[in-house]
Amino acid sequence: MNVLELLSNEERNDSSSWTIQYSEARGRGIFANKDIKKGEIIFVDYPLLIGPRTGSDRVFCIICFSLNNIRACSKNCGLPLCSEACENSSVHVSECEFILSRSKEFFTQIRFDIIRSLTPLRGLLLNNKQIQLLKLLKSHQGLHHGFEVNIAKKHLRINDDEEVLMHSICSILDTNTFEVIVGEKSDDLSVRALYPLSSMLNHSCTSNITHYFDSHQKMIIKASVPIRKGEEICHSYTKIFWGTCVRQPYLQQTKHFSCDCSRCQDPTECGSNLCAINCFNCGGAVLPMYKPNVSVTWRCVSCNSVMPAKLVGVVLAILGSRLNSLLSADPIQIFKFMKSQLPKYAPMSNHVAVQLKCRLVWLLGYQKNYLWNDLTDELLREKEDMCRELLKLLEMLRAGQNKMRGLILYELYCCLQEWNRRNHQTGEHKALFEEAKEILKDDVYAPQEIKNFWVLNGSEP
Ligand SMILES: C[S@@+](CC[C@H](N)C(=O)[O-])C[C@H]1O[C@@H](n2cnc3c(N)ncnc32)[C@H](O)[C@@H]1O
Repeated sequence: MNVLELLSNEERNDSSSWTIQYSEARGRGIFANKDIKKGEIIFVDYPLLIGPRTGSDRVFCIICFSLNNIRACSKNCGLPLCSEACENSSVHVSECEFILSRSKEFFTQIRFDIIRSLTPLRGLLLNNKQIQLLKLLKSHQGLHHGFEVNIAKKHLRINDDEEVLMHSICSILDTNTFEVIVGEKSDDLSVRALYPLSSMLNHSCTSNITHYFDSHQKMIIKASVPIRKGEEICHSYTKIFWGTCVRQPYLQQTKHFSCDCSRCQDPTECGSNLCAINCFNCGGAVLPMYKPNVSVTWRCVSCNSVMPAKLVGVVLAILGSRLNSLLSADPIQIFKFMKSQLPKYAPMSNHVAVQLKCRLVWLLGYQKNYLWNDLTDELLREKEDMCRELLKLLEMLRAGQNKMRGLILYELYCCLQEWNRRNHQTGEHKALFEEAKEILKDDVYAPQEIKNFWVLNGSEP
């Protein structure tokens, strides 16, 4: 049996535009059977298994993912729910019965350790056909896969067969899982899910597709650029603005392969210089030279000197930790870091600066004290400039019509609307909205103004 044979007719889609093929280097992958146009839907996919992420630290209903009216399950399984309807849903009744029949204690309060091990526990409760399908998906061995099993075993009696199956489910989840945005954009709530067809998609750092979800967690895969017949259809397992120095270790540690795509082999990453750090010799840009199976060398493009690995490690660690703390900081703190500290270590092309710019674009106009009315002309200009820079960068990275482009186009449109409101005339904003609307059509994560447009025009978000 292969994956397609185990899917229902609806789940299998009309597969005339693609086929699953095998290669020695990458295993199974999806290839175009015909030329596919930019924006064309390639297939839709339904979740086989969905639930909280391992690091989940938000309290939300584990059935409908609502953030409102949350309370612990009245049967004392420790899981958060929002209503009687969710408590009585068939999915919850079976997981609740399982937890209660195996628990070593009563969970009268919401328990994060039960929430964090819920997704693989749900895997144990799949029917035979679903387990058969799940076991066809790729997984990798590694000590860091399956720590949820130990969390579950602390509180629940899990027998040996279940333990083996749960380990295997965790490894399959780690290799194939998709992050699913389930709330509104402002909530940023996400869960993880396994999609059987999309699990056949191999990775490229220059992906040719974009994906989005509807309100029922159905995933839609669309071409972000024209795809030629015979070309592999690839998804990016990493974030588009991560530099190679972040993508490579992430892919090696979590997905167990080294990417050899053209972006990874080009130290400048299509001229973006996302990994550039300052040369301590001459102040030029030091870039990483990745070659498959050879350790990376960081070399200055101006004076050609090699920067010692230890020094590179220190700079990357400083930048990485500042990025992590600043992602939840106030815009003023982010600007301060970008203007006074970052230039000591890296040029503004560095992916840390890019990710912080992205964060500022999401905050300015929406965060308390930084609402559109609160923004000074200077801050509004900064946001507009950052949107334009990020759009240019996406073009450099050949991202095509991907979701990030749609979201940034919309933010640029909002800046221009705001300039208009302040009596500065701008001409192009309608076209920006039209393009954003087209890219984000039917995406549950789209800004409300775009969703309102679909509702007014009879399309179901
Ligand atoms: C989600 S699966 C993709 C489908 C997989 N090839 C299969 O046969 O089921 C992810 C795994 O595929 C392999 N893979 C994906 N992209 C790759 C790439 N660009 N180069 C090498 N291996 C890749 C890795 O083993 C990775 O952990």
